[in-house]
Amino acid sequence: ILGGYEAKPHLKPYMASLQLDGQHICGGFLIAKQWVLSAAHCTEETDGKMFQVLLGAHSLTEPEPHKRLYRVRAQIPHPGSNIHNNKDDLLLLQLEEEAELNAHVQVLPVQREDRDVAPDTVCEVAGWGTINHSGRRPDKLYQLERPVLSRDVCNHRTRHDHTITEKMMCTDSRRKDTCKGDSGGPLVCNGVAEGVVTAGSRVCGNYKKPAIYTRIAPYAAWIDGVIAAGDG
Ligand SMILES: CC(C)CC(=O)Nc1cccc(-c2cccc(CN)c2)c1
Repeated sequence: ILGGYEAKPHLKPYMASLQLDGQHICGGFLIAKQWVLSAAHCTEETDGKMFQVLLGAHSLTEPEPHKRLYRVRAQIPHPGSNIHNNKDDLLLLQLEEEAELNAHVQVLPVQREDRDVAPDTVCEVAGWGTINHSGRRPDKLYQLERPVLSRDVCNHRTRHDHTITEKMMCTDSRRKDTCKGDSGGPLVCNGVAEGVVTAGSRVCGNYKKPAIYTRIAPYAAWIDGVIAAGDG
């Protein structure tokens, strides 16, 4: 998160850190007791290894009540996701057991109505992604409020040049932006998850490259189908 600030501890009890060998790789968030939603591109550099999911955390390293690392039973990328573009950039992770819900671990409701969030709506995004242009990685969760950018502006030739589909949305990226390691985290508008951070053009803080999110509502049926099948 560039240009943001340290979140109040445990006010985002749905936040997850996807880790490999104890290192934070991507964000994610709890959408059901045994399920975390994140971004498919986060598996690009995992070399087939399974993530572990840290829930209930504010600091990545300090001991905290209710902080717990979960093993993952299954990682299910959306079938349309690929490394060449940002399409269908979603990843469902089934935890090896149901998360224990408490003050620091809670499920975040996701948007199911497929209607664009109005431009200029102020939403919030959080993550343990890099906090400066030197790539400094924070120990604590950071957050940022950002206004939604209309798809027309985001698709302008000088911005993302017509690559933003109706299953994506954008926020302004002038100085304050998402960055490496924030992928997979939720864009929360009025307490509901509307989008999932995607890396897009993998630049940060440049107003010519607005932040891109996979909208969740268009994928509600896919998510429900995977959870129903996975829960057996
Ligand atoms: C395996 C993955 C972690 C590789 C990866 O995603 N790299 C990477 C590098 C630079 C910027 C970003 C990035 C993320 C989220 C939002 C944005 C754009 N605001 C950029 C992402």
